[in-house]
Amino acid sequence: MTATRILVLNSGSSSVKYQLLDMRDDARLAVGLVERIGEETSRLKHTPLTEGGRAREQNRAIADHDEALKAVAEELARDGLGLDSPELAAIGHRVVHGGQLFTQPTVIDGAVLGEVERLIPVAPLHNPANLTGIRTAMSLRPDLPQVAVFDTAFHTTMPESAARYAIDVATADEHRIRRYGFHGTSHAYVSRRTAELLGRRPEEVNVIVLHLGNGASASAVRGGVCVDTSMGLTPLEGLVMGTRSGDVDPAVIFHLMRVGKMSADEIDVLLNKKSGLTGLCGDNDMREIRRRIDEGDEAARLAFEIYVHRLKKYIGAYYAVLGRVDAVAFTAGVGENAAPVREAAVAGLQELGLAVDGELNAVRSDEPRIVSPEHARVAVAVVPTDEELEIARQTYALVANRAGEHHD
Ligand SMILES: Nc1ncnc2c1ncn2[C@@H]1O[C@H](COP(=O)(O)OP(=O)(O)O)[C@@H](O)[C@H]1O
Ligand SMILES: CC(=O)OP(=O)(O)O
Ligand SMILES: [Mg+2]
Repeated sequence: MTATRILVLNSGSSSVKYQLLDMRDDARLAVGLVERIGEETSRLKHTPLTEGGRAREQNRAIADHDEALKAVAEELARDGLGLDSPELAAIGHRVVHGGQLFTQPTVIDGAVLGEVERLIPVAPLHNPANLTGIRTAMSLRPDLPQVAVFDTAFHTTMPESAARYAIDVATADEHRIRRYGFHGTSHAYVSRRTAELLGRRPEEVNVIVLHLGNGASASAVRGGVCVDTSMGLTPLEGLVMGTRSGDVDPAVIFHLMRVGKMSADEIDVLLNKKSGLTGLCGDNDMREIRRRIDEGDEAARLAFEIYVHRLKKYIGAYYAVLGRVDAVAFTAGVGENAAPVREAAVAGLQELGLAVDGELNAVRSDEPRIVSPEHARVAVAVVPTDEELEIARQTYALVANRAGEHHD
C-alpha cells in the first residue's frame, strides 16, 4: 500500500489546528482544533469527515501543546485514523519563523530543530509552540518524515530594497535584523488562487493580498513572486491586528522605557497582546466590534476606523510598489467574512480603479469570488485561504519526491 495521507499541524501560541488529508484527491478525513491551551477552559473539537463520523468535544484543562497533540492522536485513533496507520506518509508542520535559511519545505532533522529554536527570540508567540508540536509528533512516529513549511519562505524573494531596514548595516547584519514577513503559505496560496479566479496564469498577474485574521499582513505579489510584505523581523509590524499594534514610531518604546519606566518584556506584552483592536476597544473579534458599532459604541467605531485607515495606507503603498494592480484579494477570518471592512478599505479609491459592488460584497460564501463591479479596472476578490491544504501539498510533494529518489 502506498502511503498517501498527510497530517497537518498548525500550532499557534495557545491553539493547535489540525487536518488529516488524503492527497490522492485532497480529501479531508478529519479536522479539528484545540484552543485555550494552558487555561482551565481548554477545548478540543474533533470532526471526522469519514462516513458516519460525528463531531466530538472535550472540555477540560489541557496544559500544553504536548498534551494537546497526544489528545488529538487519541481522537484520530478512535476513528481508525490513528498516527500508527501505514497510510500516513508524513506530518506537515507550520513553522512561523524560518529566518533567511529556509526557502523551501524542509524535512526536519536535528539541525532544522536547532535553527527553529535559535529563532525563538524573533517569534516568541509562535516558534516555541511549533517546536513542541514537532517534538511530540516525532516521539509518536519517530520513523515518519516530519516536514516544516515556513511562513517566511514565500517572502524570501523580496528585493533588498524592501527587506532591509534603514539602520546601520553592520548592526543589522550582526543581529540578522531584516524584514522576513509571515503568513507566506497563505499569501502564496491566495495569490495563485486569485490568478485562477481571473482565468490567468500567476506569472501574468499582480496582486495585493490582505490576510486579515487574528494576526494580519499585506503583501505585494508581482507575477507570483512576493516583492514586499507588511510584517517584519517579527509578526508585530504592519497592519492593526486583533491584539498587536502593527506599526508604531519606534521611539514609543524608548519613551515607555524612560518615562513610563516599563521593562522591555512589559512593552513586548503591551504591543503584542494588549494592543490592536483589543487595546483600542477591549474586543479583538470583528463580529463583536461590528455589533457594538451598531449599538452606537464610540470606542468600537474608532477602533474600526483606525484598523481600516491602516489597511488603506498599505493598499496605496503596494499599489505604488507594483505600479499595475490586477486584483486586491481579501482573505482569512476578517477578510473573508467582514464585508464592511472590505467596503471601507477601498472606499474613495475609484481613481485607482478600486471599488466594491454593494450587492456582491454582501454575499456570504466559502467560494472564491469577485466583489468589484463588472468591468472594474482592478478586481476586488474574496479568496478563502487554506494554509492546511497548501502545507499538505508541499509536504506530500517533498516526501513523494524523496520516495521516488530512493527507489531509482
Ligand atoms: N463572520 C465574521 N465576521 C467578521 N469577522 C469575523 C467573522 N468570523 C471571523 N471573524 C474574524 O476573524 C478572526 C479570526 O480569523 P482567523 O483567520 O481564523 O485567525 P487565526 O487563524 O489568526 O486564528 C476573528 O478574531 C474575527 O475577528
Ligand atoms: C505569523 C502570525 O501572525 O500568525 P497568526 O496570524 O497565526 O498569529
Ligand atoms: Mg491564521
